[in-house]
Amino acid sequence: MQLKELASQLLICKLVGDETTEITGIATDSRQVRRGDLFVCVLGFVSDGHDYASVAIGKGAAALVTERRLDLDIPQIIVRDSRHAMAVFSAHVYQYPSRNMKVIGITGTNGKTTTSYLVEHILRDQGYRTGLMGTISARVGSQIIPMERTTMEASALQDTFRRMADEGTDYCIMEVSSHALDLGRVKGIRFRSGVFTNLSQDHLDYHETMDKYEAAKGLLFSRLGNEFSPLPEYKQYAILNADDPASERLAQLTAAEVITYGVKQECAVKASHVKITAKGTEFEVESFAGTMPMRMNLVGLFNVYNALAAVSVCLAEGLTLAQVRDSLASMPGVDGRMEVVDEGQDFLVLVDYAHTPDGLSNALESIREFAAGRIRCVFGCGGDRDRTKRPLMGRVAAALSNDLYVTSDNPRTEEPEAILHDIVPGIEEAGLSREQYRLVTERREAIQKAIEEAGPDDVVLIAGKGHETYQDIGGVKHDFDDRLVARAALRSLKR
Ligand SMILES: CC(=O)N[C@H]1[C@@H](OP(=O)(O)OP(=O)(O)OC[C@H]2O[C@@H](n3ccc(=O)[nH]c3=O)[C@H](O)[C@@H]2O)O[C@H](CO)[C@@H](O)[C@@H]1O[C@H](C)C(=O)N[C@@H](C)C(=O)N[C@H](CCC(=O)O)C(=O)O
Ligand SMILES: Nc1ncnc2c1ncn2[C@@H]1O[C@H](COP(=O)(O)OP(=O)(O)OP(=O)(O)O)[C@@H](O)[C@H]1O
Ligand SMILES: N[C@H](CCC[C@H](N)C(=O)O)C(=O)O
Ligand SMILES: [Mg+2]
Repeated sequence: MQLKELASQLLICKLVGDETTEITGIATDSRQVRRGDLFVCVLGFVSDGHDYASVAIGKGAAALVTERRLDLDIPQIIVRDSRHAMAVFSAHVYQYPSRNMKVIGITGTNGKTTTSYLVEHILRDQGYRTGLMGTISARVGSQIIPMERTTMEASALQDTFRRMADEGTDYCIMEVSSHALDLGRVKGIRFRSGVFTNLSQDHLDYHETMDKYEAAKGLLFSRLGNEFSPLPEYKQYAILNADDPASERLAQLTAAEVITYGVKQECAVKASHVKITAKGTEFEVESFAGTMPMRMNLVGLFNVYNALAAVSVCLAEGLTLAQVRDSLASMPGVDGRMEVVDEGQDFLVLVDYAHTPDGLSNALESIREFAAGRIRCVFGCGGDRDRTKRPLMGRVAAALSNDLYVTSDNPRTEEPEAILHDIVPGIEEAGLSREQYRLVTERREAIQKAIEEAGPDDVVLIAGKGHETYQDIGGVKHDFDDRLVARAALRSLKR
């Protein structure tokens, strides 16, 4: 595609240099530039992409998008907002691939990955071709692409959608992070449905206030349904958690048809008679499409919410409750989400990805429903992330467990001990004295201790890292997998 064709997608921009230059792709990270790419210079929070233009040219970039003219011998499109331009140009270069499939976007503080896996599992069971994008990985056909972050930059996103479209994908189910919404990574994507799981504290390092955090989430819904269509394939749905107060405000923002789900409030897809065990959940779904008892292997009330969100998405796609029920029953569980580590021991070891106060509270509350012995919680808080959530996680963990092993969870560039000390005030606020909890900086050691000290019928919850396979210390990722470490600790007990 010629540069001038791209430039014509914006009313206000200036093209300098050879306007017939051919562009074959788009990149915004100099380390990922391929020959023929248009390199988009973004002014970031840490560095300025304009400073990497020469590196990008060295790697074969054919032209640049800039916010100011650079003194370099290469064609440039000078724009007001290069993040916006990146979204517009990427959609155009990759020929609007989200129009070739139905994109289900899932946002919310907790439950996005789980809900996306549930939706994908149910739709795939019906014979649809599905693609997935989120925290754990992206899946295009049978190819699995590891993910650095939950939602990619616009250029990578559109490229991935293109590949999905070429594979004949019917549905792409994607997690949409608040950062992505705020930074315009998902501008230009046509969503079929937007799903809201819940809103609680996280990421205040980035959004600063809960209002701004909610406003970022709201962008998914304010863009939905603005055009009505008589064709079923162009209808759009906002699927909202009726039991979360933010949903009422999100409903105000959207022009799409709203489908509410929940357990407490009146809503369109409601679960009742909920039964939670260590093996799974049972509940009855009452909906506009009928009533049906369901069961699944996923543990905890919060997973009933995730299931209801998935049921709502699938009912909007015309599936019957019976089809959804059968697929839910065969859902195996999600990597690193309440994942059981079993070496034949007489207590339960669970690895979970709870890394927010609400996530941790939900995970522990669920365990309390079935734990016969003591609840031992191994957890920490990420470095270079929302510091205000640290004491809150401490308080929740102290209130809902019997024994605490406070440890490291990706300290990144922060001092690991300092993070642990930020958690302590919350623990003490919950009434625990210094003798009643342990600070164990080394995560391996914390897991080992919790497992060694566990008695029959106890539950050891190892929270925060879930599927992650590394521990980021000082910006260096060391191999670390809670499941493998727990397994090794369990085996060491037998010797
Ligand atoms: C706040 C945020 O999302 N920041 C992301 C963003 O950074 P930024 O725009 O400030 O960019 P920067 O690092 O200052 O660099 C400026 C520009 O120079 C470019 N650059 C930079 C270095 C280089 O060698 N070459 C180069 O071209 C960068 O690609 C960028 O375009 O763009 C960078 C490049 O793509 C990302 O690495 C960076 O992710 C940071 C590290 C991050 O941790 N983001 C997290 C918070 C995040 O996005 N999380 C969400 C939510 C997770 C959840 O739901 O829990 C997610 O979607 O994953
Ligand atoms: N609906 C929910 N409500 C509250 N907590 C939940 C919910 N679903 C999952 N959790 C908790 O949050 C953890 C993370 O779940 P999941 O990975 O599905 O969320 P996510 O929104 O994708 O997280 P991230 O923002 O890190 O990608 C789980 O391990 C569980 O402890
Ligand atoms: N998507 C979340 C993951 C946090 C996981 C936890 N292990 C940590 O590193 O803080 C984030 O980027 O805040
Ligand atoms: Mg996720």
